[in-house]
Amino acid sequence: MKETLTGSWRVLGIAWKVDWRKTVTAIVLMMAGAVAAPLLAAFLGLMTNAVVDGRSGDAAWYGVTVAVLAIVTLSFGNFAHVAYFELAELAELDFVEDLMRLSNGSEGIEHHERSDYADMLTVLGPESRRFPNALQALFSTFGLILAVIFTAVLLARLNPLLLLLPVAAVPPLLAGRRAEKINDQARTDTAESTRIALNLFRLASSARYAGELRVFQMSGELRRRHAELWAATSRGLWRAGNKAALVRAGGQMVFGLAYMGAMILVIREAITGHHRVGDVVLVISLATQVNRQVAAAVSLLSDLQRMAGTLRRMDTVRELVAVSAALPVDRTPEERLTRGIELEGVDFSYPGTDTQVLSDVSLTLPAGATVAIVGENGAGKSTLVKLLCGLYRPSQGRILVDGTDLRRLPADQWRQRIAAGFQDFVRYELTAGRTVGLGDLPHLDDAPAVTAALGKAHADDVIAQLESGLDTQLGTSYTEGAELSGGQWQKLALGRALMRETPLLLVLDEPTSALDPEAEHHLFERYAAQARQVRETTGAITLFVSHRFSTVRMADLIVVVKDGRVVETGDHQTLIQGGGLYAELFELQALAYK
Ligand SMILES: Nc1ncnc2c1ncn2[C@@H]1O[C@H](COP(=O)(O)OP(=O)(O)OP(=O)(O)O)[C@@H](O)[C@H]1O
Repeated sequence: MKETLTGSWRVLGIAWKVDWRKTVTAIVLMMAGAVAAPLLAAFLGLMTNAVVDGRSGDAAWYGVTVAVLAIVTLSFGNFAHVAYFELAELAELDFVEDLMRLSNGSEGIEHHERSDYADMLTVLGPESRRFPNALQALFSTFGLILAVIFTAVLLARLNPLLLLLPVAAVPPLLAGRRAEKINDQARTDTAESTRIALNLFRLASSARYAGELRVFQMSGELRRRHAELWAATSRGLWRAGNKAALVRAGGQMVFGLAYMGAMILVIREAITGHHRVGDVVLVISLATQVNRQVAAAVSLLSDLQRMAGTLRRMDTVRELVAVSAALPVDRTPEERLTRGIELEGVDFSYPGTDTQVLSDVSLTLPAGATVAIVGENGAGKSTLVKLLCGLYRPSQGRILVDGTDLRRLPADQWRQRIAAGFQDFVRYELTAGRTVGLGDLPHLDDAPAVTAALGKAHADDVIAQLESGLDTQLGTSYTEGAELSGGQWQKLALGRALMRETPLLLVLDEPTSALDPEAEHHLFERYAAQARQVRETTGAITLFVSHRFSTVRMADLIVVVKDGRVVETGDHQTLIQGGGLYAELFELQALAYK
């Protein structure tokens, strides 16, 4: 009950924050509409007695009042609906934005590894659309409380025993609460199968994967798995739904018996002359209303309880996303690097796993150097890059930027000084210019800056082939959108990575894997030359991951990673002379190209 109450209070707070005037209007209208119903019953009783007594003037006035109250009962709810519906839309937007902020605006990305986080999101997405129900429930509850008080007073005046009628409304309420708990648990229990089924649906309906799915003839298998998971979800929800319905019916039965008792009591008292006909009409009318009030309360309570559950899940998401600061965040990145970046005894395991992906990595990336990381698939190269970008924190050890622990730099300020091109880059379906300009948001629409970045990335040819150049809309989501090849998308992503002009760290994690080796070689040749030129001004470190040794050999420093450990460091010449893993891998690739 406490959760429902605090949840309701928070829903009210959200509505107030969104638009307090509309909140007040909706509450007043709902309360007026709700109070009009028991008043209508009272005037109906008075009118009946006036008719029986032959007081035609009074009867007419009571009749007019009954009509006005009927109009108020029927119409005020509709006006309130207009007010809270708009509120609900705004509240939903507020909620969804909060969710997006939590999911993508947080410091690290550890939470994306957690299945419990993914399950929460699966439930929260659709639940955010229940704001209209929650607000309607909340505002109706205010009206309902008033209506119940009025009804109780009217009943007590006739016979205090009739007060048992509203009391009998408690079991259905409790049953309704229990039923909603059963449904809520079922939603949590089925979240994983729902999430996987939704992923399979996305896989099966995405244009990007259509070719591979056809070749491997996976469509039937995907459908089978999707159907199996969906059936499991439906079975879980259906069973819970049935159980909840039985619990609710039990509660309603108690009220039904009380309703019957009240009727018998009043009719007997009318027959023995203790009450008048108008009183019987009043009780019949009020009892029907109490019945409706009970049904409404059960559904209102379940809506409020459901929204309280949604807000609780949101709090859990907030906790999962929060990174507890081990050190005070009290430094800012320097304008230029003088010493460089040092890793001291860094260990790392991905959240929720026991496997150590990086072990005791100690390394110095000197300011101004071009550094290549090489190693076999799964060696830990990308993980190292992600740690340097501050996307994850080391489990042990530390990363120092010019002697300052990376954890002491505000994440957003550090990212501002990073430029990056990732292996799994995003295909932003914007205009070609903006797809590149995104790399430095203040210069999103700065055509000369975008053109310069494209030049550095050797990607001018992609733009030249597009009908409207930088203004060409990209992506198949748009009717007129141009679709690019994998390599063309990658070139634009590389241009995006080169938008920031004064980064302290430029990370290129296989951003050229879709380019041919020669193109990659030329690109890095140019890039390394440029990096050497600008190193004097910012001391920027260029860090790249590549499997192509023709590119790697150009680096000032080559770091060889094996099974999460740094096994060799040095320049090409030193490593070849050392005759270790690097020399072996280099030889293998050279042989393959002969
Ligand atoms: N998000 C993740 N959650 C759990 N384990 C992960 C995750 N990403 C990578 N790993 C594991 O960490 C190890 C290192 O992965 P990483 O991507 O750093 O390798 P890599 O050297 O960049 O490989 P590649 O050359 O194939 O890109 C692998 O064993 C991989 O299975």
